[in-house]
Parts: sequence; structure tokens; C-alpha cells
Amino acid sequence: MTLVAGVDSSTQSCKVVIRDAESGALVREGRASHPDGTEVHPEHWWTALQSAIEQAGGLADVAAVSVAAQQHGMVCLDEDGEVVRPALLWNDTRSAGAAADLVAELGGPKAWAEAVGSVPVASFTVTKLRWLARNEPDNARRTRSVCLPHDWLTWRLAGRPGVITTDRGDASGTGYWSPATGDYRTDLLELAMGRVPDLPRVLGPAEQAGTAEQGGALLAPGTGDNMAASLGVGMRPGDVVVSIGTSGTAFAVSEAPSADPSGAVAGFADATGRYLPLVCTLNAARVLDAAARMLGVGPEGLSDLALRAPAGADGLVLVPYLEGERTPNRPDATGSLHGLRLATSTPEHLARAAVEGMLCGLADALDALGVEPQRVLLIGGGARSEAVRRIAPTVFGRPVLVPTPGEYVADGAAKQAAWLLSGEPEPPLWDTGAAERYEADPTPGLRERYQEAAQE
Ligand SMILES: Nc1ncnc2c1ncn2[C@@H]1O[C@H](COP(=O)(O)OP(=O)(O)O)[C@@H](O)[C@H]1O
Ligand SMILES: O=C(CO)[C@@H](O)[C@H](O)COP(=O)(O)O
Repeated sequence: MTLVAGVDSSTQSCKVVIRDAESGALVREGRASHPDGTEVHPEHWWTALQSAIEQAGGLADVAAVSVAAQQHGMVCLDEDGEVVRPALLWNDTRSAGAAADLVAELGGPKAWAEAVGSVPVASFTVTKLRWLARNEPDNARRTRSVCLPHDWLTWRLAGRPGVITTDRGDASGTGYWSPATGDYRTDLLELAMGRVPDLPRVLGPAEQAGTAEQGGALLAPGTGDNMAASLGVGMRPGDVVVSIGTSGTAFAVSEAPSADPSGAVAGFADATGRYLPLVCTLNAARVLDAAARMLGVGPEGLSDLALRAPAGADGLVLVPYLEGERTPNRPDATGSLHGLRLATSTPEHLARAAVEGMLCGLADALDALGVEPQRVLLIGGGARSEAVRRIAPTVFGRPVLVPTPGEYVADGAAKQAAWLLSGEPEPPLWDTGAAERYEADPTPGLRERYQEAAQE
């Protein structure tokens, strides 16, 4: 049996799956936590990766490895390849002002959408580089090269060779690489930080990134976590995936690049040579974590409470902007509760409002994507909640399919590794198992009440 490993180094944790390259059968797995916070030293990712690999039984018998990771994070390296400062993550909003400045300086949102497929908000790497240049000029000066979380981990696995690599998917979240042309826009880096640091080489979908220093496994290109999820879940034309992780995302696979001047849809590339228009919110699974904490229960307790309350929570609405928000672009927004009355002051109502509010944000993301899906697939840690699965169709107004809960980002990375070994023109078609279908009537007035509350 030939084994491949896939890594998901996402916001909250690192997961490793080891699968049979031929059938995709799961052989071993491991995981480790990442520290909290929106700025994290990359060395923590490396430590977590090492312990997740160890838990998964090591890589000695693995033929190829691929790393998928949270998108956008700014990793700055000095001339010796040392990390200059902790990485600013995708959900760090301190560069919101820099984003607004950059949008204005290039001539508005349309100019950015045309240049790189996306209008930068604080999440995008280019805005973090502007923030660095303005607020930490010494660190900006010491920065010889800039890369992303998956680029850096792949480079570390390879033993820090002379060249850092990336892929189309992750490059498309920088704000200085164009999915439409496949080229870096160094002029935009110049605009952001006044000079052009060294950048990773952008690999093709099944191009080798290198060889692991320990054990000699081949390294596949890796990608951003959403691109890997798309691959892992085996998206078909007409599918929309809604992922409920730390971020909430809604995305589709497309044959053509997109450029949405409203900024809601990020025009990413995918991991197969196609494109991945995507809408991202900052508030998803952690809204459930926060509600559970407030109610003194665990995830199952929250789910039970939410399912005991009436649909619509008798008008109690939770606006879930607990970390500010990215779509809509309101980095300084906070969460709020509306419709609180004696009758709605119960744990059941609060739990329901938290699940519904989080899902309303995702329903808006789904709408903003602007495609009429044939299937909506629900994945990510939050999709493990029974309440989320059962309430989602009442909010989305359409049935949802929930694939067997699993690590689809790590699985997608493992598929990249198997693809590299196969030399085939397309990635392997592993059986991802049956998806469960959830169907329910839409809850009248729910989304309208949410829209009203969210605008206050
Ligand atoms: N049974 C569950 N019910 C609700 N939320 C859950 C459940 N299991 C995991 N989660 C949530 O999933 C989130 C992690 O999801 P994941 O997709 O791994 O995130 P990320 O990829 O951003 O690190 C956590 O916030 C966790 O609370
Ligand atoms: O910023 C985005 C997409 O643009 C996020 O989706 C990040 O890629 C983080 O993902 P998770 O850790 O929530 O999976």
C-alpha cells in the first residue's frame, strides 16, 4: 500500500491524515491545537505539525505529503530565513484602515477586482504588508521575503531550501497575484510597502514542491484550506460548499476567473487549475463556542437547547459580529442581541438565536456568491452540531447535504499528494462516502429580522 499524508494547519488546530493513495482509505490520523489570538508565531504551527505527525504515527512510510493551511497570513522572513515578527492572521483586523487606503490609492474597488480578482479587506496579505510598512518600519525593512502559512510549513518540511514555493490557490489570497493572468502584481506590493520582497514560486496544481528533509517523502504544492476542502469533498459543477470553521465560507468551483467590484466575492483560484469564487465571514463556529460558554454548556448541550426552542426563537436575534466582520466589511462591528423580552430570556432562546444568527450570516454569504446551487454541502467543525445541520435548511431556504463529518481540508491535501504521485491530469476520485440530506421549511421572517438587526 502506498501512503500519502495531508495536513490542515488551520486557525485553531493542525490535523494530519494518512491515507492509502489508491483508494483514499484512512489509515492513521493526528491533531494538535494552535494558540489563540490573531497574531501567532509560525513556530507554533511547526510544533503543532510535529506533534500531529507524531500522533499520526510519523511519516517514515509515507510517499508524499501536502500541506493545506489557513489563507492570507503574513509570514515575514529576514535574510537568514528567520521569522521577523509573529504572523498576522486572516482574522486580524488591524489592517482595515490600510485596506481602505490601498483601495482608494489604486482608484477604487473595481480597479482591485480587475487587477487581482478581489477587493482587499483586512484579511488580505497585501493590507497587512501596508500596515507593517506604516507601523513597524524596522520590521518592514528587515523583511527579505514574504510567504503564507502553507508555503512556510512546506518550506520547513523541505529543510529550508533556497526557494520557497506556493500554489495558485493560496497566491490568489495575497492581493498581489492575479488568478486571471497567473502573474504576480509586483506594482501592488510596491504600492503597499514601497518595495518588492522576494516571493514564493507559484507551482502548478500537481507540481512537486520538494522533498521532505526527514524521511524523503515527496512534497506536493499544498494550498489554502478552502481550496483543499473543495478537493477533499470532491466538489462537482453546481455544488456550493458552506464551511463552518473559525471562518464561515461559501464557495463554488468555476471554469473562469471572477472579479466582483462589490468586494463580497473573493475571486480565488482553486487547487486544480480552475477558480474558486468565495465569500468569507469572520464569525462562524466560534459564535457557537461563545454561546455555549455563556450558557455553561458544551457543544452538544448548546445543540440540545437550540433544538428545544421554537424556530425563529420568538423574535430573539443574535447578530454574530463577535470578531468584527469581513462580509459585510465592518471590521469594528460587535455582536448584539435584539428582541430580548422576558419570554425570550431563556437558555433555549439564546442557543437558538446563536445558531440562527450565525447561519443567517452564512445565508447572506451564500446569496452574495450569486450562483444557483444544485447542491449545498455543509462541512467544517460547526457542521458536527446536530442543531446546525437541522436548522441550516430553515435559514438557507433549501436542503443541505452533510458529508460524513471528517477532515476535508486535510483530505484534500492528501489528494494533492496522491495526485503528485499518480502523474495523472486530474486528482484521484476517492469515495467520500454518503452525505446525509437535511430538509425543512424556511422559517418565515427570520432573515428579514436578521437583516434589520444587523444593519443597526
Ligand atoms: N459538535 C460540535 N458542535 C459545534 N461545534 C463544534 C463541534 N465540534 C467542533 N466544533 C467547532 O468547530 C470549530 C473548529 O472547526 P474547524 O473546521 O476545525 O476550524 P478551523 O479549521 O478554523 O481550525 C471549533 O470552534 C469547535 O468548537
Ligand atoms: O480567510 C479565509 C478565506 O478567505 C479563511 O477561510 C481562512 O482560510 C481561515 O480558515 P479556517 O481556519 O476558518 O478554516
